[in-house]
Amino acid sequence: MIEVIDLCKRFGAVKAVDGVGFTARDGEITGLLGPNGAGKTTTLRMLYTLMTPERGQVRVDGIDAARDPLAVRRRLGVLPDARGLYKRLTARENIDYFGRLHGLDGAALDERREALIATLEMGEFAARRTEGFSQGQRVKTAIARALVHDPRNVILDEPTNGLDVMATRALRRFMRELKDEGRCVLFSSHIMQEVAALCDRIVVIAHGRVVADESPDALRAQTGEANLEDAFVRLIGSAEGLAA
Ligand SMILES: Nc1ncnc2c1ncn2[C@@H]1O[C@H](COP(=O)(O)OP(=O)(O)OP(=O)(O)O)[C@@H](O)[C@H]1O
Repeated sequence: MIEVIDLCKRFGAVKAVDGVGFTARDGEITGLLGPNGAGKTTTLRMLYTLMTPERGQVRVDGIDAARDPLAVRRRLGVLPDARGLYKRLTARENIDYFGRLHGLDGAALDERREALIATLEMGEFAARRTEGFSQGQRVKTAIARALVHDPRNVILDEPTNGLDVMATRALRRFMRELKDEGRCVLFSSHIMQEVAALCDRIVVIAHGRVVADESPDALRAQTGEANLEDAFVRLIGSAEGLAA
């Protein structure tokens, strides 16, 4: 479980995150939805301890990220916005490198790596250096690397960015599997349809603030709109973020 309480972060005059709070529960997919520049990536960066909040608190499985960032990192699997693969290493080597950083080796690492390669259908390219990988191949490798230590909580920053329809569908299936395993899955997106298709809970963020935090059905009911698309437009005050 990930709990975020009153997070704030400024960059000069820009209030990127201005009092964001929400809870992402185990066995659920929570979507952080907002238009470009809303503050999603900045929120997630504070969550996975890459950036220090000016104010507020992050708790992962009850552990305060400011007090024990290492314990929090062990409980998190993160797909960051910059996928950040080592291009001279193969996909397998990228996964192994992270596995070793988490203290895995030998048969345990082999088993976990190969299970992820099978689930994410990476067999065809797992032995290739990641330099020159397509977007989909890069995302899959980065996700496998993020999950090698079997974390209970999974954070994905715009995971389907740049993926084609087939790759997007495969990734959505994979996220549902993570949820069915009882994990807490939190992902960001600026595409309303994507969030509506996947999420148990939608946290809508605009101008650094949470403007709604509901189930898709409750969001429709709350805004009095027949469909989510209209509800989203009303909440953020523009049609930005609606997929074509
Ligand atoms: N390192 C930084 N330095 C200065 N400004 C920043 C920095 N990071 C983010 N910002 C600003 O903070 C605001 C929120 O940015 P953020 O990247 O969190 O938005 P986002 O919701 O993830 O957007 P997108 O969907 O475009 O990725 C924007 O106005 C952005 O320009």
